[in-house]
Amino acid sequence: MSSLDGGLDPQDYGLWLEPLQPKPLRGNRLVLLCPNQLHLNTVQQRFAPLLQQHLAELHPDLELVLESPRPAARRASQPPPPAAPAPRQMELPRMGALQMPRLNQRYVFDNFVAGGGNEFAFAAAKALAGGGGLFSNGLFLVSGTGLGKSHLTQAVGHQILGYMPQTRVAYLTAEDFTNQMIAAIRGKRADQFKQRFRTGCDLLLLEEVQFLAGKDKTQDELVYTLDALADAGKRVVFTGRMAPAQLQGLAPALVSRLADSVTVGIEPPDFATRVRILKRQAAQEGMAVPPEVLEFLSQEIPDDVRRLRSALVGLMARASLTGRPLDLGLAAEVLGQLASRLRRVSPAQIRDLVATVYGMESKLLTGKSRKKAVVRPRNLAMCLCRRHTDASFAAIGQVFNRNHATVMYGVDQIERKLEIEPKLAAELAFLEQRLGVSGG
Ligand SMILES: Nc1ncnc2c1ncn2[C@@H]1O[C@H](COP(=O)(O)OP(=O)(O)OP(=O)(O)O)[C@@H](O)[C@H]1O
Repeated sequence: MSSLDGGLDPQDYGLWLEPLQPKPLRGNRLVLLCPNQLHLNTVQQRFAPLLQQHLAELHPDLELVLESPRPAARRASQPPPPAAPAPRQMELPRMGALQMPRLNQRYVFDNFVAGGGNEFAFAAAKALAGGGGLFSNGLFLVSGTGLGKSHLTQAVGHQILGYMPQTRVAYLTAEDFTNQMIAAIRGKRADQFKQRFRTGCDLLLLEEVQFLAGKDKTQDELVYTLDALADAGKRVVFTGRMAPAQLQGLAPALVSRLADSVTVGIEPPDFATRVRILKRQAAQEGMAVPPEVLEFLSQEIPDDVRRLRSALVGLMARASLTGRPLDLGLAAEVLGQLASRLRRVSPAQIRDLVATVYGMESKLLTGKSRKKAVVRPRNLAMCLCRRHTDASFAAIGQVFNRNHATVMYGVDQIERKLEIEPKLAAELAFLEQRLGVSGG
């Protein structure tokens, strides 16, 4: 487990991964024991793919299983249960098992709270799944991070599988599609790959289409695939950070196929909807959370449902592990650090500091230059604004003289490259240190 430390937010590592206890190996099953059910749910939702990937790299032959402790022993006066209870465990899908779509069981329509900001997307996804009212076989969901694109996409898959279990569903990201295509070509299985998507699939759920930018061969293959699916009347859901026409680096042929779908944006949910999301979550975890705490969290975290939900999970865990009451005091304490950090620097300060560090004038960052030597610091600065201020993409855009979609794209470019370019990560860390916001 310690080999994961350093790659993760230290708070996340300490709170969620450090407490996991490996049990003695049973065959090829590596069982990690979580302290309680709440912990299990969180690790399953947030960290399972990372753990799986890590294990697959170190020990590809091992299967990962997460467990929480067995229910507490009954009192002597109670009759024994009919059979020894099976440990409550969630089997994780094996790496590389591609036959069944790997859908998150929680991502169903019933668990999605529809309201101001996401109502239309919810209705459109339901219409596509239910087969009526969308007037198209394709849906393209567009939003920033953590607003429900994956949830709604997978809900379409669940619903269709619910009434047509034989449906062949392909659920994957554009990156997976690209990697699978490359592997198939290398392994001389290109025809198999083509058939799998063109004729072997009834429902295609393709996430993060922006990844295809500049990947001409993959785009060509996807165009053929989409034509074959359209001819056969199959349904398709795409997700992306921007609408098809705004995505840079896509061939006109692909943009035109994507634009055949109904494009729907998901905006951050309004305050009342955020409170309802938290209320539902608390009820599902069986925790009584005072309304003022739910309102406080909803006020503090307005534009990312993933962060909103994980703040509540963090609070519930802290209360249940420390025995402290789950009240406004605890909530303010947990969020206080974050909030003060968010308000300490402004986008303009970040822009000017980055310009100074790179030895250029700020107006170069706000100007038209597309030279690499300017684009990189500009994107880094926009990424820092996103991470360390609460400014929206549009507000950051004003500071850099760019529109909201360009900022989104620039930030996305950096976030993607960070994982594969240690030099870039070091540059970002250095800038954070200069800004006085490192460690968060
Ligand atoms: N309206 C909602 N009701 C309930 N849960 C929601 C809602 N919107 C988002 N969520 C939850 O927020 C989390 C993030 O959602 P999801 O992963 O679908 O976002 P996303 O837009 O795909 O993000 P990303 O672009 O970062 O992949 C999930 O746990 C999801 O269930």
